[in-house]
Amino acid sequence: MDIIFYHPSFNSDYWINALRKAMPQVNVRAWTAGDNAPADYALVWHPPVEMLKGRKLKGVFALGAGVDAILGQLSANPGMLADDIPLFRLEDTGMGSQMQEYAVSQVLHWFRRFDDYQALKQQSRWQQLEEYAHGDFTVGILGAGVLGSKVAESLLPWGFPVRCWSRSRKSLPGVQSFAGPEELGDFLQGTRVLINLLPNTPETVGLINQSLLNQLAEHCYVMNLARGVHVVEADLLAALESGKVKGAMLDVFSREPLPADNPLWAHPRVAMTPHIAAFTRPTEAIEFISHTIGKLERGETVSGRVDRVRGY
Ligand SMILES: NC(=O)C1=CN([C@@H]2O[C@H](COP(=O)(O)OP(=O)(O)OC[C@H]3O[C@@H](n4cnc5c(N)ncnc54)[C@H](O)[C@@H]3O)[C@@H](O)[C@H]2O)C=CC1
Ligand SMILES: O=C(O)C(=O)CO
Repeated sequence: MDIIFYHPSFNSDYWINALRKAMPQVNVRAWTAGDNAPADYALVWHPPVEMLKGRKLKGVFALGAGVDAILGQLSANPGMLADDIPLFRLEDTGMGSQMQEYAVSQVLHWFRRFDDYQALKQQSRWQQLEEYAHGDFTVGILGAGVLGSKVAESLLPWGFPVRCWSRSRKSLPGVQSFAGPEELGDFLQGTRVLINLLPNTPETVGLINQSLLNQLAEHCYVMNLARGVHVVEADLLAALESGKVKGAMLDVFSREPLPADNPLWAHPRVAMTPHIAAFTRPTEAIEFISHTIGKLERGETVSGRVDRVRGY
């Protein structure tokens, strides 16, 4: 069996060696321009069109959780990947615990009013503020898939009411589940901290806009861990200005790197990180990929297959 590998920024030698160790019976090679030799599987992130075009592969693995970029490439380049070649993505592979750390630390930061105390410190003011109550700090998670469910689970032990919104109803112990567009309004009402973990699809682009923000609790907080295109930045800035949104923590942006003149940089109540909420971890990713390939080869059912029509 032959596997080709391409990632624009990962250390290919490291990955190839680790893949060979995990699957000693497989020939793994880094794909380079002009390589048209046959392969069974391709492991990719932002692959050049020519790497996949015309290949008869058994499967393609995206080296991340989100497949918006590769699906965008496929629709812009008809014939890049035949419709019957399955596309897989990474499910959790260590990203779940990274998302949990990110979300829990930031929710606690807001809940303990460290943002307010930081602002008081700037004015050299010693002032004790009233405590927030857990019951007034409902956390709502948009997208209750692999990562959203893990984030929901991690917030429960802290005593926050936790709810989620997804396409279909979920049964996560202790988490109130809302489903579909008809229940979005009820989900938003009373949500104090909104965490976004939706995939980027035509249905979710621009979802976090003025109308959605208006339905959240007063003095709410917004955390975007999914994709920048979900948030209408001008609407978020307006909601910050009006005080409806008290603070935002953003990991992803509609343009990355975020241009230097973007007003989010300078906003005192916006914190940000450069798309680092969850990294692809080689050991866990390779374990998932080798396990999935093993099952595919044995004709067994696997998870992680992307629905190319649905978009995630
Ligand atoms: N900032 C970062 O470093 C990272 C960001 N991500 C982002 O996180 C996203 C989520 O990842 P996973 O949890 O693995 O995805 P997933 O596919 O397991 O979960 C997606 C969830 O969104 C829901 N959903 C999708 N479309 C919907 C709609 N129209 N209405 C209501 N609910 C809808 C689904 O029902 C599901 O619950 C990825 O697509 C990626 O964009 C992933 C990894 C790292
Ligand atoms: O895996 C993903 O989708 C990511 O965004 C990683 O940065």
